[in-house]
Amino acid sequence: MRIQKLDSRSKKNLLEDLLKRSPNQYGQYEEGVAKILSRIKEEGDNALFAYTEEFDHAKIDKNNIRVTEEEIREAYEQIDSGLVDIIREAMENIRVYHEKQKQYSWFDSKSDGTILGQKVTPLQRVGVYVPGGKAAYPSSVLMNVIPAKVAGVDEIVMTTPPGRDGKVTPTTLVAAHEAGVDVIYKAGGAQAIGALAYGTESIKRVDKIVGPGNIYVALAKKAVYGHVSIDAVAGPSEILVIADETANPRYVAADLLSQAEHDELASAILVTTSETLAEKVSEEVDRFLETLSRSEIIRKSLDNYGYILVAETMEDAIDIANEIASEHLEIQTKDPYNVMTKIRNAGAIFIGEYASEPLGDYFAGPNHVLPTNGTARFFSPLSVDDFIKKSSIIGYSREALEKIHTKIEAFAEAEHLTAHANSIKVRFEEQEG
Ligand SMILES: NC(=O)c1ccc[n+]([C@@H]2O[C@H](COP(=O)([O-])OP(=O)(O)OC[C@H]3O[C@@H](n4cnc5c(N)ncnc54)[C@H](O)[C@@H]3O)[C@@H](O)[C@H]2O)c1
Ligand SMILES: N[C@H](CO)Cc1c[nH]c[nH+]1
Ligand SMILES: [Zn+2]
Repeated sequence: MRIQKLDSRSKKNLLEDLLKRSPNQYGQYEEGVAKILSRIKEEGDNALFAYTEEFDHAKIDKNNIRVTEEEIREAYEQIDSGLVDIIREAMENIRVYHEKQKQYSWFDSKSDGTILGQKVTPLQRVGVYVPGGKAAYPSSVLMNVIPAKVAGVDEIVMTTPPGRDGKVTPTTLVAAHEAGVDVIYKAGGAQAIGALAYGTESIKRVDKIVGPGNIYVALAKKAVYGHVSIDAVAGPSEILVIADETANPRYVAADLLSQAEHDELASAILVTTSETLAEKVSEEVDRFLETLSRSEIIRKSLDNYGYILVAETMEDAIDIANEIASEHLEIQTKDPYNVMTKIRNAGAIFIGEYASEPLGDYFAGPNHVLPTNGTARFFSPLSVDDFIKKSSIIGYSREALEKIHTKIEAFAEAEHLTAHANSIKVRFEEQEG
């Protein structure tokens, strides 16, 4: 990996490079995605099946688009029962963490009969996109579905791309069944997002689409926003490690590579105050690359978006981390909790050398669907909040309204909205008349 001093020039280059990963930069894909979406809107299933054949090389039609109970049974037979137990344990950790996010309706009442409150209602029908192009993501099934379940969503439908044989990876099916998905459709990419947003003969439209995916998925979600709601756009994975001379270079290298293997567009950045660590991490990266199965993807991702930056001070390292606002931020320094208090922008913060990023991807409990591309400046991890909506409650008695009615009338008249003023006035005209 390239090692550079963190100065204003390298910082500018890095930020410009990272910007290239933004879905907003992908003009060349945008047109294709728009075409896919418009064909899905107009032609429904026919377009969906044609695109599945073109991009996933799978023959899908109305008779096999929906995963059957038989396919789920087969999936259980194909995977190790030990893995089912691991999925169940991970699910429990994720459930317990997300239960703490649950919000409840509340009502405040006063003796004059005023009741103000907030009613929390789960969304009715949610579509979960589970990526499945370059890798299968049963862990993403759990991360999307469990918060929806905790929120109390009525119906959860899932789409994921089929393999060339028209089947979905067994582990993904088992995770979906364990988590309680209601229906699973074999559809991927922008065409699946279009089907969830507009509906087709086979797929009923949903109220919200959540879940990560590649550039086609991310752009499609952005484009259908408004027809349906979406969660934050979670794109190609990112990791930024802040480390000092106390960090273990082997651990740091391994963690950087863990995210680079997701995608050629993934980014892996180390910012360190130690030149020695920088050198050692670079060597460890090369050593690991000899053995890792996805080295081709990793090399491309590191060539494009892999950086080792040597900062003069920890404050400089923290500043650049805040500016990049990485999806994952690891802190491997002698006082990681102190550094953590100075972090403003990051999707998930991993503290200390034993909180390696994949712990969060699979098992610890917090959600791994996180804001990418600097959007951690204003977006949060996927959570139970994504699956609820709130309604305000206002209840007033005559006594309560009488105390303030002239103030509302005056306010409405100041806006020249006399019908508003009248709707208050009319309730008191007998007494005053
Ligand atoms: N941020 C997160 O929480 C998170 C979690 C898991 C995965 N990810 C990211 O999700 C992404 C998964 O990507 P993936 O590709 O493996 O799976 P994917 O399911 O997102 O994409 C595969 C689909 O892309 C479509 N596609 C492929 N080539 C196309 C083309 N030329 N034109 C139009 N459509 C095309 C196909 O329809 C295919 O079904 C990776 O970038 C990974 O880093 C992010
Ligand atoms: N690191 C990914 C989010 O960027 C999530 C994931 C799933 N499986 C492995 N990793
Ligand atoms: Zn990962």
